[in-house]
Amino acid sequence: MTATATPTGPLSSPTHATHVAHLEPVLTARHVSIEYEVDPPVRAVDDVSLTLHRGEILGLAGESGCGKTTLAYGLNRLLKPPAILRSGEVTFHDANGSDTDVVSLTGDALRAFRWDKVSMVFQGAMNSLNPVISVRKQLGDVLTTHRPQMGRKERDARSAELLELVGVDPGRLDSFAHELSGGMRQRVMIAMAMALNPQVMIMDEPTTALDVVVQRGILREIMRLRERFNFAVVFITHDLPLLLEISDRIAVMRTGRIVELDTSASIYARAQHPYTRQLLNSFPSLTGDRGSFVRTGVSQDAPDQEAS
Ligand SMILES: Nc1ncnc2c1ncn2[C@@H]1O[C@H](COP(=O)(O)OP(=O)(O)OP(=O)(O)O)[C@@H](O)[C@H]1O
Repeated sequence: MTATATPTGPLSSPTHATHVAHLEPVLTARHVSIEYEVDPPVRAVDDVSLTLHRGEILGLAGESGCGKTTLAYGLNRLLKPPAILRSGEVTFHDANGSDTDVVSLTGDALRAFRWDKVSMVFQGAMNSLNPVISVRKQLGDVLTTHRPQMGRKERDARSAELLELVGVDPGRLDSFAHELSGGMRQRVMIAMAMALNPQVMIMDEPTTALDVVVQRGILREIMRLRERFNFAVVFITHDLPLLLEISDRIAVMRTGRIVELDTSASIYARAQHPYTRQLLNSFPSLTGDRGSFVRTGVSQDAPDQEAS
């Protein structure tokens, strides 16, 4: 499979072209426009083209209301009325060599695609664990639905393994949401999203509601897991400095369009679009060792610091 050139539109540097030249695409969006059919209609995503590459972390930045979540839902076929995909193509390039036209998927094929190939950690996910069902049952349900051939023992073993992967003591399998801290709940949601070994994970503001120490622990975990399993991540947040730390590339979105798409290094060193520069300047400080803090993972804020 050959890498598709990033289409014209957003500002990019020559470094970006070199960076993506040899990468393999895993998800491609072409000219995607999404509207909310309200009166008057809201064009939340306007002619967006984007290529996500295998194993990369692509940050999607932009202020509240610019269309990040709507685009993410469009990529994963999660749009519900009044949202409608007006035009465009979304193609998933499976590691097995086949391409899937995501827009035309229906029924079982769509359900399988959603958690198996592309999974999502939703905005406010840590509050979306079912309060009356144990962690074991919630992880087990994903496996029962998508891997019906798995026996109970195997499901339990996989659930314990998943918790371990995200830094939660498997002893927590029988806990309920209210017995877990916010950070632990968020880690469980990430475990759920990883349950079927997806090739893409879309994370919508996964750490926004958490305090900085817990947030950092989770970000490092995501980066480690990505290294290990080579899934690609679309990481959505309004926090551009945070994206500079964790992303390989960043797409800056404004009023439904991607205005700049570049490597994090280029955006940090010489953002081209005035809006990107405005976003960078709207955060208090980009100096200090915040970047190396997450990337090196030297300081170990163990998940147990998040105990409830
Ligand atoms: N159900 C809806 N009906 C009408 N308009 C909507 C609906 N949901 C979102 N919108 C509009 O679509 C645009 C994009 O919203 P979206 O939630 O995708 O932005 P966002 O960048 O993810 O914002 P946030 O960070 O606040 O979640 C906004 O103008 C929003 O008001």
